[in-house]
Amino acid sequence: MSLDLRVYLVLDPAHTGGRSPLEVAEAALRGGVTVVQLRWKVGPLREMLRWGAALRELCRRYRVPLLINDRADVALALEADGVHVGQEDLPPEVARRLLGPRALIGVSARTPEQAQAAEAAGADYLGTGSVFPTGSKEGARLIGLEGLRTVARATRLPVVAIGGVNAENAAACIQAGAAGVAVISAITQAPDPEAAARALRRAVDEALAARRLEG
Ligand SMILES: Cc1ncc(COP(=O)(O)OP(=O)(O)O)c(N)n1
Ligand SMILES: Cc1nc(C(=O)O)sc1CCOP(=O)(O)O
Ligand SMILES: [Mg+2]
Repeated sequence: MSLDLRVYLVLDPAHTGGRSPLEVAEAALRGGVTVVQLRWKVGPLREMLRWGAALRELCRRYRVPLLINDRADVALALEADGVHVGQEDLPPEVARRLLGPRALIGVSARTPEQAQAAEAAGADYLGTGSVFPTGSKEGARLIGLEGLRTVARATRLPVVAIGGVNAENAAACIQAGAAGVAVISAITQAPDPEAAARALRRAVDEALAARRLEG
């Protein structure tokens, strides 16, 4: 499946404000998210598999890729489109070996060195942050827009900006070189996740169009 990183939903069932993750995901898909990642950090693996199977069907209906955070075994079991791994997770070359050449593999990279290593290991895109302060990930390290720009300049891979991104600051991420934005709370904690996704999509599309015009 092709990779359109414009608005990337990181769906963490611990951060949906008590609402059904599937309902939040469907609203976000109606609003125009272009990638979904299932991020499951607490709770039984079997529950992750049940949610993941339902989410896979939903994403297929919308023709949007589903990636699994951290777990290549779960991605394989669910026949998901790929996996997102961090610097302390399964190395991307191992994920590639397990999932094959068609899988989408994303890697978290905060520095030019990490970006270049991920590129050499066969990653398809980078997740770079935290660009802004975030309440959704303990211990996230702030790199700011300057850090994002430095990573984007150091790689040929598309970079998705993560950490505290919302419809107000998404354009700044695109101006700094990102291909798209990845969010948890801006969609999953919003009173209206569909409207929130639509606002993000509009902000990103406008910023990408402006960047193209600037040449
Ligand atoms: C798109 C995207 N970018 C970065 C991350 C963070 O991954 P990681 O550093 O492995 O942290 P966890 O999400 O696993 O806590 C991500 N999940 N998605
Ligand atoms: C999952 C994750 N990774 C980050 C990183 O910096 O690598 S920040 C983050 C949480 C993003 O959530 P929100 O959109 O609510 O800020
Ligand atoms: Mg991880």
